[in-house]
Amino acid sequence: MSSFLKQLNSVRDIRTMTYSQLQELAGEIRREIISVVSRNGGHLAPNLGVVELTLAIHKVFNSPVDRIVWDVGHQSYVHKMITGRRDDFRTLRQFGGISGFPKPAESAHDAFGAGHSSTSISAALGLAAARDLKGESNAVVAVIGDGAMTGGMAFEALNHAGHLKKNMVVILNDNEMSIDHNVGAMSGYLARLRTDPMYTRGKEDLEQLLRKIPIGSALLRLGERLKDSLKYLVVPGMLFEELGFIYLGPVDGHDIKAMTTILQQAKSKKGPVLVHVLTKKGKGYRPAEKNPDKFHGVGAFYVATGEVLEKSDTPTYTEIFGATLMKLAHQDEKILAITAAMPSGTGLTKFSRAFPGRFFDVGIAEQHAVTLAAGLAAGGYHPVVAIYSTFLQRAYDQVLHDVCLQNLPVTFAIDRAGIVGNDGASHQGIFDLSFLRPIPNMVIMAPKDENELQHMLATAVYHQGPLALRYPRGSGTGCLMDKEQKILPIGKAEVIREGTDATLLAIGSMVHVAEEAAKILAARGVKAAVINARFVKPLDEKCILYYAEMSGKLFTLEENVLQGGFGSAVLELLSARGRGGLLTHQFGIPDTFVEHGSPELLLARYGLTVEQVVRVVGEKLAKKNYSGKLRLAPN
Ligand SMILES: Cc1ncc(C[n+]2csc(CCOP(=O)(O)OP(=O)(O)O)c2C)c(N)n1
Ligand SMILES: CC(=O)[C@@H](O)[C@H](O)COP(=O)(O)O
Ligand SMILES: [Mg+2]
Repeated sequence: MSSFLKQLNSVRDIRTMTYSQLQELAGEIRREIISVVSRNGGHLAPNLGVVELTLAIHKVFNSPVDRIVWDVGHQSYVHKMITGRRDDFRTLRQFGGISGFPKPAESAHDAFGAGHSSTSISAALGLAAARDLKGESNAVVAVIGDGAMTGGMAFEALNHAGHLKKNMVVILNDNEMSIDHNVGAMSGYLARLRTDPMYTRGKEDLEQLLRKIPIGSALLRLGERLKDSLKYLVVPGMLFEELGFIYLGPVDGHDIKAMTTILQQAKSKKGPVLVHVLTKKGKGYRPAEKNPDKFHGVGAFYVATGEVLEKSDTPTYTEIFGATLMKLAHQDEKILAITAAMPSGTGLTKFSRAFPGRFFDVGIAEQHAVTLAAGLAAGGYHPVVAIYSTFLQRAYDQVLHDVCLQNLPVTFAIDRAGIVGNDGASHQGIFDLSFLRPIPNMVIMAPKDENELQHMLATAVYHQGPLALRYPRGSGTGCLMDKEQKILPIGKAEVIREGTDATLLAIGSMVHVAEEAAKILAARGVKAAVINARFVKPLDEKCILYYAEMSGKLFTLEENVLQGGFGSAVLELLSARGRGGLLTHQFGIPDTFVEHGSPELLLARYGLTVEQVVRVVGEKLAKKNYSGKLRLAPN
């Protein structure tokens, strides 16, 4: 580690450093971030873009007394390094190491936890209101990106903050990028603020100019209105000003001195202030500057070339989803695709190019995405909302009230379902089965492999109601792919292996685990049936009851929390049919937030590996005095 960074004992040191020292420190921080992220993976480009901004913030504001709230929090690495986590930084995103997102439990400098987008202004306003209630005087700062600013919550919070008039500073980090290119009218407005000289003239100059416009008494009202109109034309940041914010900027986000000056100004103002900062995503690392989307979040890579280290030849579930949707869309023009700011993450980039008129990127606006889909469905189309499991949480009422209550044909292609790994607690997709299952009209399915995914997607887009299809992050199983997609019967499970000693009833990614476990059990003389449930809702009741009763021992396996999930659904079924006395065991995630770490490690931690399933099944079957076995004929 080089010198300034090494000597940094406390964040207070930032305040005494000269601008040229800070500039050198910025270079050292960049090198350290590139080095650690090249090994551990992480959000490289967002962090390289905010090095100088973060130093300027900590030069002006006195954290942790002053409260700094990072939106999404994927750009908080510099903040972490200079607020006491420099030496732990090499453990970034590793199990037991520091998180890739702000975590109050990790440091008092992390004023508010995050991971999901567009929460910072609400949280900062809450902190500001709490401060005032307590009669304290610290500053509160929200740092929000131009992508996060497209989220509805950000607008709700601006609206409320402009009304409450609390002292707070919102720093808008505008790099013209979300993960992919930023979209929407707000993005267009920011572009005009950046580039149109009329917008960027000194605000004081303009107000002086306006004051000089003579207004005779007869023309007073007209004159005032004319002034207002002129103000709209020429005052920078008028939109924010109208919402009750003082707008400052735009300022070069790589010029520490310029930012320090403007942040000091912002700090001294009364009421809410918005500082518009212009940064370059990926700044200082050529591959990331060239491809900020690829280096937004990246796995381990070669620093010299930017080439990603671990490349799998097996296509990902995401890729299979994207390719299949393209095929289906060629056959049926009613099929549309929607993403909330994740076209590449959800595999829709090719679709967006092939069918630009049938593709909607709504920005980071999951609620709007779902209700937009409901509207399109009501208008006669079949929209596919491609969304990460964790982000669908944002749109719960829209799924319930706008889609399911009206029984509209919308497919939810739920990517990143299950454990996602190093992004950690905010991003694990382990709740969707539980939160979707209680909603009437919803069909829920999960494929055992990528071949089944293509059939399920075909099934989904021809289903005349809401349907959720969940699949995991990363590579598929490498199975053979059928040439044509088949329509699967709704609510029908697949019997993969017969066996009378126990039944392993699995869903999605856990089917493969059940199959492997059954092979090992067979070698030990235990004959376990393996059922691929395919559907969480509706369950294949006949099949489940038959196999459960035949073996008398039913094991469910799912990559979801146990509370309210697949296993719960099966237990409800057994109880409703008076079969509550069978031996049952549920494999799944316990009632906890799953921290960051590699998926393999986390699955093992929660007992979801082949070996652990074999062990637990063996132990349960070895239990003496168990007499739950009943034999019924299938009907
Ligand atoms: C609710 C929600 N939806 C989607 C995401 C995924 N996501 C993370 S960062 C990001 C882009 C954020 O863009 P911006 O705020 O401009 O930050 P930048 O990366 O450009 O610094 C997106 C879409 C998320 N974290 N939360
Ligand atoms: C910060 C954020 O929410 C995204 O960048 C997320 O980390 C992407 O995850 P994937 O790597 O699974 O696409
Ligand atoms: Mg951005």
